Amino acid sequence: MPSLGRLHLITDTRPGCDPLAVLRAALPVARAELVVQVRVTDGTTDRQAYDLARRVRALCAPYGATCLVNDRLHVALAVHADGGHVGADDLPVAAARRVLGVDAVLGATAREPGAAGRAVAAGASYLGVGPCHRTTTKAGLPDPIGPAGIRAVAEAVAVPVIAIGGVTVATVPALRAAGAYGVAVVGALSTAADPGRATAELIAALTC
Ligand SMILES: Cc1ncc(COP(=O)(O)OP(=O)(O)O)c(N)n1
Ligand SMILES: Cc1nc(C(=O)O)sc1CCOP(=O)(O)O
Ligand SMILES: [Mg+2]
Repeated sequence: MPSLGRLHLITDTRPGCDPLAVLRAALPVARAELVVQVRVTDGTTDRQAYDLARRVRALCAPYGATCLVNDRLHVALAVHADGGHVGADDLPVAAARRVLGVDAVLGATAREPGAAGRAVAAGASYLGVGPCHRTTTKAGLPDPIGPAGIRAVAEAVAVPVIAIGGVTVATVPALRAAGAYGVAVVGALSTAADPGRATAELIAALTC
């Protein structure tokens, strides 16, 4: 399995957003360091999710970027994505691993060391850990865990920890110092005035 990219771009499909435009700006900058997670709103049909994921995968391929699908693993399989990401309301990690197969990239959400260890034992190849900071992108999240929460998980597992939730270029150094391998962002790229430049800044902060 190739090494995991450090910058995870999660598609922003809220009204008024153009996730493919953001992706087109990010790809030439981040290239194989980019992991794109296709995440759609609950009201999105499977057909719409499939169409988006198929386009994302096609855009990623020439750059060696990784394409994952959030929650809907049948869509991941249908578009030949590199893998998927699951959380507490999705298929259990072991079931997701059976669906995707041994070679797939499989991310799992874990907010504390106990859950992190169980997810890795069940077959997760990386962990999404957060929310690190306050975010307006997703409602209903627990309180932020900050760099200390990232450190607690990173010290407990041997797979890459991807910090998520309110991540900006300014917060990357402290998250890396706490043991994060990479970060996952929605707003830091989808609301950027210049997503290509924002990608370059995040990549510089993640690879220096
Ligand atoms: C990298 C990464 N980390 C965490 C999540 C959150 O997944 P989940 O808890 O299943 O919530 P939804 O994204 O499905 O609303 C993620 N998507 N990516
Ligand atoms: C989809 C998601 N999951 C989170 C979690 O903590 O599980 S935080 C989050 C949204 C991240 O968006 P932004 O980068 O704009 O804060
Ligand atoms: Mg989920």
